[in-house]
Amino acid sequence: MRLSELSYDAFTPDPNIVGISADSREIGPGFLFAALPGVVADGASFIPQAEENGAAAILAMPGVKTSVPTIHDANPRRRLAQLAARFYARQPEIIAGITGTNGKTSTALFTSQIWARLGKDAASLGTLGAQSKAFSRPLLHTTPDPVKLHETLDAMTRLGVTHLAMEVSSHGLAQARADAVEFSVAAFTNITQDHLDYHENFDDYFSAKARLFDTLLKSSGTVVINMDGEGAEKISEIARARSLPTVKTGVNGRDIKLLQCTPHLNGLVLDIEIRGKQYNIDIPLIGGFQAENVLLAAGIAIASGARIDEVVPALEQIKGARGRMEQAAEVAGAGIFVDYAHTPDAVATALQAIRPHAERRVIAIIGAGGDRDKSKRPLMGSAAGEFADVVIVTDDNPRSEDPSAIRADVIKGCPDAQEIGDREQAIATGVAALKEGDVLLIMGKGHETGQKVGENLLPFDDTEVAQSAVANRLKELGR
Ligand SMILES: CC(=O)N[C@H]1[C@@H](OP(=O)(O)OP(=O)(O)OC[C@H]2O[C@@H](n3ccc(=O)[nH]c3=O)[C@H](O)[C@@H]2O)O[C@H](CO)[C@@H](O)[C@@H]1O[C@H](C)C(=O)N[C@@H](C)C(=O)N[C@H](CCC(=O)O)C(=O)O
Ligand SMILES: Nc1ncnc2c1ncn2[C@@H]1O[C@H](COP(=O)(O)OP(=O)(O)OP(=O)(O)O)[C@@H](O)[C@H]1O
Ligand SMILES: N[C@H](CCC[C@H](N)C(=O)O)C(=O)O
Ligand SMILES: [Mg+2]
Repeated sequence: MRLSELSYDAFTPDPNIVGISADSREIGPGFLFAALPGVVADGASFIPQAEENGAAAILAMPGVKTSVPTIHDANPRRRLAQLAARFYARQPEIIAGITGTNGKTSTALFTSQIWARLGKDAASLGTLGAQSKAFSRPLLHTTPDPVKLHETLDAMTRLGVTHLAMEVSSHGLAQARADAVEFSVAAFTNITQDHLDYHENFDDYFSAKARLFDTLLKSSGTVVINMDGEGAEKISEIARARSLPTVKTGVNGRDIKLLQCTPHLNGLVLDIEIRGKQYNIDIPLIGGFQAENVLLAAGIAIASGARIDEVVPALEQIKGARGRMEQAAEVAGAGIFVDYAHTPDAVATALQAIRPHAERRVIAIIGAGGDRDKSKRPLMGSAAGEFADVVIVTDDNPRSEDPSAIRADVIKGCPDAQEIGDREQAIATGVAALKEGDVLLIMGKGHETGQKVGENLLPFDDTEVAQSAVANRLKELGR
């Protein structure tokens, strides 16, 4: 595609653009290089390298000097998103964006499962990668950079996907990664503390999330809100200010109202009311909070045109996301669950949700990630201290930080916790302590298959480690 066609600007010469990247190391002959100012580096300093690699055009901030045809734009991130959308032309007909601190992955997956039950060619995109019936690809980020994102949207649309439920992270929103995605539905789970290492303060974090509703959602779109989540009222105000229709879900909802949620051993019974009619459904998911995600997903399906009488039966078929309140094993009459809680609210929510499954003690294993919001660590610790009977603090992706310093931050919130840095040993200790009626909840890594230590990603899977700890315990008992 010619540069002029791609950018809607006149260029002489007008090179043919064969690819786009914001990373000079990926530039080949005929590529457009987007020189973006970043947190660590200034992309403009890599322009010579990009030109040496054959860049045919550059996107840069006004005033940046180059030797090839250049698009100057004061908002190069948004412009990159627009260029990527034009270069990779196709997007699914219906795209629902889902944002919030906790519950995005679960809601996205549930939405695509509901659509699939209704016979739609549906996909989800986010922390677990991009997946549909005919399409599966892992992704580095929850919301990928615009080039990867639009290449993925184009590829899945070519394979027939018409309905996409997509997670939109606050980093993705702040960095305009999804600025050219055509969202016809925008959904909100909740907002509580996370990522205050990146966003200056909570208001900035909220404003990043709010972009999905006040800027990215089409003016013909619909806003779907979990009214039981923190921040719901503010999102309602944005919808009101833009005169956008809303679907409100939850105990405090209006369109899909949760009357009662009764957890049982293998799931949840929900009494709900939709537009004046009552339904009683049994969903096979552990954790009362999942009711919020399921109803939000139902709201998204309805907002995108599905019929209520089709959506309700589909809810009973929903399958949980890998590593979210997932039972990994059982030993000595005690259940072992793996969960992805990595924020203070999620730790509190997950521990409260597992309580009805314990006749005796709840034992919690937690850690906090390195190179992430430091201020959330003691809050995660105190949530664990408050809602578990026994807490073991361990490592969870220390990345470039000293793991013992991270543990010390967490332990500030739960001074009675046992500290076992080695995660395998921590899990083995938790498993060894289990007695009949106890529950062990291993939090923070969920579906992850690695432990990031420095620059190394060491293989680590909580579910597998828990299962082998159980096998060892049984072996010791001679069974
Ligand atoms: C804080 C953050 O989000 N940073 C992301 C961002 O980095 P940046 O813009 O600051 O990049 P930089 O390193 O300063 O470099 C500036 C520019 O120079 C370019 N460069 C750099 C080196 C070089 O040799 N040549 C070159 O061209 C880079 O490609 C970049 O365009 O853009 C990079 C390229 O796309 C991302 O890899 C990087 O993700 C970092 C690694 C990251 O860890 N991000 C996480 C926190 C994240 O985005 N998480 C959210 C989910 C969070 C959640 O909800 O839980 C996600 O959506 O995944
Ligand atoms: N509606 C909810 N309210 C509170 N906590 C929740 C909710 N849904 C999920 N959680 C907690 O958050 C964890 C992560 O869930 P999920 O992966 O769906 O969230 P996410 O928003 O995609 O997270 P990430 O920011 O990592 O992408 C779960 O394992 C659970 O502990
Ligand atoms: N999307 C989240 C995942 C955190 C998972 C946890 N295991 C950690 O490493 O902190 C983040 O990148 O902050
Ligand atoms: Mg996610």
